[in-house]
Amino acid sequence: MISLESVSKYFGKMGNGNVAVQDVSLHIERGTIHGIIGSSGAGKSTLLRMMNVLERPDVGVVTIDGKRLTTMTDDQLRLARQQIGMVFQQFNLVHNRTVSKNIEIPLELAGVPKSQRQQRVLECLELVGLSDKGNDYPAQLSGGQKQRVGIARAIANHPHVLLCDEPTSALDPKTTSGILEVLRQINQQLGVTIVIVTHEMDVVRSLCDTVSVMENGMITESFSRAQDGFTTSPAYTLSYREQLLGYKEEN
Ligand SMILES: Nc1ncnc2c1ncn2[C@@H]1O[C@H](COP(=O)(O)OP(=O)(O)OP(=O)(O)O)[C@@H](O)[C@H]1O
Repeated sequence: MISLESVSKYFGKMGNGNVAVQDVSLHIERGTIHGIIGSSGAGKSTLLRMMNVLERPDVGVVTIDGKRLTTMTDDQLRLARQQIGMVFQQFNLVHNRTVSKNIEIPLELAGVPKSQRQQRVLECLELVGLSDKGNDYPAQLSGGQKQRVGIARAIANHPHVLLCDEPTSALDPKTTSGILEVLRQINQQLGVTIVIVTHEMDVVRSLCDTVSVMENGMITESFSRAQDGFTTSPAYTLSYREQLLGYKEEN
């Protein structure tokens, strides 16, 4: 479904030690939720943004749904990105447009006729539990509600893939669990493949089927819920491996 083959990204001159992502290969199965976790500066966001070529890899190949994004022209990429929604930490809403008008933006860009746009906006509002907020402006909403609008906008064009960059990092734990529930629902009901960058182990444990741990621009470890199981130990002093697999292995 999503395939990265030996992708690297350098900022500034190549080979001067300023590598953000180095020689990463990753395959994410259709319909799964994949987490990318790691400390600040590990390269998580850069890796995510290479999946829809918002960051163009300096080296390597990105394929989604069998389409090779890395060799596409800008016009081809714009079309391909309609199948890849994106959710941001700071929501990135347009403040002088209502909630409904925010959700309508990707539909306008995709050339969907106005009558169909309104119907789709209502569906998306319902999906994220904001049916009564369509006429509000972003400033009238809580953080969790703003992120629900961000998610509604990201799924408006029926994408196959949803890329989420720290979607809950600006939110408190209770609001976070509501947002994770919305993402889970989108995955289970609509079959959307989700990739989520986070530094919160609880997000991985509650949501993800598989997870990659990043360090210094590389994937250092990978885990799968089916094979490894994830524990619920909130022992934040432990390594990612210890947090996910528990003490058992160590003792
Ligand atoms: N546009 C850019 N120009 C220069 N360097 C960049 C740029 N974007 C990222 N970097 C560098 O690349 C490395 C990886 O950054 P990235 O944002 O991908 O990490 P991250 O794991 O997502 O970190 P965080 O959790 O803090 O967001 C960092 O050293 C960062 O400073």
